[in-house]
Amino acid sequence: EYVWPSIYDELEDIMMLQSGYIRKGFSDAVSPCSFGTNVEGRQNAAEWIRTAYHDMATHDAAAGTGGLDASIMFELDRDENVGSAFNNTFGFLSNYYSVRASASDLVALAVVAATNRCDGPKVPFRAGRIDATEAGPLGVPKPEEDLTTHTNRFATAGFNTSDMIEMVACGHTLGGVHGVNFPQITGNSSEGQVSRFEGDNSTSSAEFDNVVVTQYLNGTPGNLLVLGGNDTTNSDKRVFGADANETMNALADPAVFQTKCADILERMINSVPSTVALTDVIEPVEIKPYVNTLGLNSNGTIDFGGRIRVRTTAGTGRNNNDLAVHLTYADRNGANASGTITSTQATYLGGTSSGLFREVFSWFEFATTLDPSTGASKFNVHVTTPSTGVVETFDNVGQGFPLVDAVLYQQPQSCRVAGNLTITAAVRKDRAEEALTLGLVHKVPRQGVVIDALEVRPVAFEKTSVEKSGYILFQAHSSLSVDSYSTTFDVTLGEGDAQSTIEFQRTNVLTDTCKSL
Ligand code: HEM
Repeated sequence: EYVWPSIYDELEDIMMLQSGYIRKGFSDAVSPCSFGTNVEGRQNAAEWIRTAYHDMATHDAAAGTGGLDASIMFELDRDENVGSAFNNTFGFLSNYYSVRASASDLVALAVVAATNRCDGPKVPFRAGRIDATEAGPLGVPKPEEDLTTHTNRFATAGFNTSDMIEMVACGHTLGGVHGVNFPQITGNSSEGQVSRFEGDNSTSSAEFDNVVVTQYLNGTPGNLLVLGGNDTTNSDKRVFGADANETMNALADPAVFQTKCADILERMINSVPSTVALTDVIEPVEIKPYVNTLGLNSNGTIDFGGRIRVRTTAGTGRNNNDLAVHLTYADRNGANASGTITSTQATYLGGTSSGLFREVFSWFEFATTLDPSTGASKFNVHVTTPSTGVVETFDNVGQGFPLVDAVLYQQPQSCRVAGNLTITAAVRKDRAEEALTLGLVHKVPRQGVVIDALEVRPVAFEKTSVEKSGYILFQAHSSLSVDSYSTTFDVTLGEGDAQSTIEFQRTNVLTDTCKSL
């Protein structure tokens, strides 16, 4: 069961906030399915799925090595990984990459998003993939290789003959063969030339459908890996026919195609090294709080503000036009505080966001002040349907949504002036002698690799002379290279069980002035 906060909240956001009031826009690059960032011949959705496959292809299931680990970003000088698709994919994904979203999880999510935006089946998404730090073994299938080589390669990765047929058919429903990459197959090496698997005059290649199957069974021209002029490179012909068409005949039923593709693509993205433990399937969170502000203000009280995201997808029984949200909270010692914190339904862009799989969410904004002498430790969220008076209470699996008030992040007192970062935190006096550390993530560029390495470098905070409302201000200073101007950090107070952490804060919201309190 979901408990807030989760280190996978960021990935859930990337999945669920595609458009509207708050948006991550991850699927922008695959909407519509044919979209190719206005580069002739390019189709981002196809590139994303091909990238995931090439990364996974060298998985060794028995040895527990390789698989979806983003090792492909180190393998782009190989002729088995020809084309700009991989760097284009990582170039886009790098916008979402962080300590909370590994490149390999993003590649997996890219398959889920591309399939969804191409009207394909829902591919369940699990998180937890760990990125490789170097290249893996060779062995991505090439079209000129024979069937035994391909069958063996898939078998090593844990896929039998019909799995192989399904995976290739499900991949080759999008995109095609590009002249710049395979002129020997298309017979035309010009920039932007593409021979789509499902035929050049059809919109089918921008739709997750089974035309690639029916056209193979009917002998309809289109796929140059089936009916290409040189039989040596007709790898789809050999693969599709590997079990005397038994699998392809089954895939000729559109519903079967969708079901089988959901299953085989899920298995493809879940082929990971044995050292990786994937999470449960990431499902949309019903009620998700976003605390944007919890810090001392100049009046000496604590500003507490943020948003509550309420799932209003069809079937939830919640109606965006008939909802109200308020919070109740407990003080530092766990005693219920009197009064409630009201919220206002957001209005910008309708106050709603939508995500993959037709998920819809309504947003409520709150901003209040708390008494620093009593503080806050947790809150509950109450969702009311005004027309009926029915109230649903969400208490985060019985424990309340936790708040940390022993250490407060003072964003207005933090700043970045060129490469000099200052982070200010307020520590409650009773804990002011404990260690306070800034865990700053540095982005370290790697030669020839689009995705930077991430290194957390701790910095000790220093006490300042400023005190207010029972808190003492501390500051941490660090230099940042240009690559790391937009990065993330944690602030950790104390050790062990008594540790209090403010997690995953972003530097990109900082101004160049550290205000005084
Ligand atoms: C025997 C195995 C396979 C071989 C030999 C093979 C071969 C190829 C070749 C030669 C291309 C043309 C690439 C280009 O010109 O840029 C291609 C494209 C593509 N492949 Fe495969 N493939 C195989 C399996 C798969 C699998 C399992 C998937 C995914 C599930 C997949 C997904 C794609 C996609 C989406 C494209 C289109 C890329 C684009 O239009 O940019 N392939 N494949």
